[in-house]
Amino acid sequence: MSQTNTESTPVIQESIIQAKNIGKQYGNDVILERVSVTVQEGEFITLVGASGCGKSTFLKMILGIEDPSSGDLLLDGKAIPNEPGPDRGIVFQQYSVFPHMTVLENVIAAKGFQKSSLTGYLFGKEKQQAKQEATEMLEKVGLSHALGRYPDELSGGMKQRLAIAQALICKPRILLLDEPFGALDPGIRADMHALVLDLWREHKLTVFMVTHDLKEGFYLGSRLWVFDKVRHDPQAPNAYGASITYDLPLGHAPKELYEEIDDRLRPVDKNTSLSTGSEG
Ligand SMILES: Nc1ncnc2c1ncn2[C@@H]1O[C@H](COP(=O)(O)OP(=O)(O)OP(=O)(O)O)[C@@H](O)[C@H]1O
Repeated sequence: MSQTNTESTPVIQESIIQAKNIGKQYGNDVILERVSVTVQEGEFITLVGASGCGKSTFLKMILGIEDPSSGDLLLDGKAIPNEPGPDRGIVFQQYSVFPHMTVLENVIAAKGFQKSSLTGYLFGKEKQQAKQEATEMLEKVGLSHALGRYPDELSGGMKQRLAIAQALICKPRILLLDEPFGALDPGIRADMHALVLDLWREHKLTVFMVTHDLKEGFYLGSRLWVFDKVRHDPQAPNAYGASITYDLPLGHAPKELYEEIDDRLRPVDKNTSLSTGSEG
């Protein structure tokens, strides 16, 4: 006779990123303070907040090109290495592709820099394999028709697709997106939203995405963070930094919350989108 085990074993989910009371200062300017969060693998975090409040700085700390001034930032429970690694890929708003290389060469080079960080060159079998992987990745991001084109022959949306392919060819676990669609037209942005959501699901990525568009943040994220200052000193505007003032699981977030956050962001950041609803 079979017996059912009614006692459930607790599943301890390892966090991929943990910030323990971190702060960041440049000289006397306090940018971030008291940031404490835990992120599980597979979350899609969107980061919003006023211009200059430290969102990009937070991404740079995860990438490993900036250190926290205080507190601990952990990747898989260990201090984040203070250099970028293949487990973390980034896409910026400004197109960051090599202008003298074709689309295909750009992605092969990104793979090459992962394998051989000095020259980026690959040879023989490795190069053949990289070419095949790059071709497949470019197909996934919808650029298979443009393998031989140079970046200045591409539209803004195509350049961002290329930058995403470059980031993903190294098979990162974490994808950092710093306002990647800020310069794109609304129609193209909608296509890019669909692409990013597909890639997030297919590659089981953990995504951190900075956006100035609250609507985009609500639509794409599984969780949304609002960066804002809790403490202000009018005599010394840089004496205190921003913290995460809202940490919302999305999907079931009520409309009132959207409006509340929109109201908070509006006076300081006029670029923030003011409309509600979802977008495909
Ligand atoms: N290397 C640096 N040295 C000194 N100050 C810096 C440095 N990098 C960033 N800052 C300052 O830190 C603050 C936060 O910058 P950050 O780019 O993180 O803001 P942000 O929230 O991403 O802004 P935006 O939304 O406009 O991109 C800004 O005041 C910026 O001038």
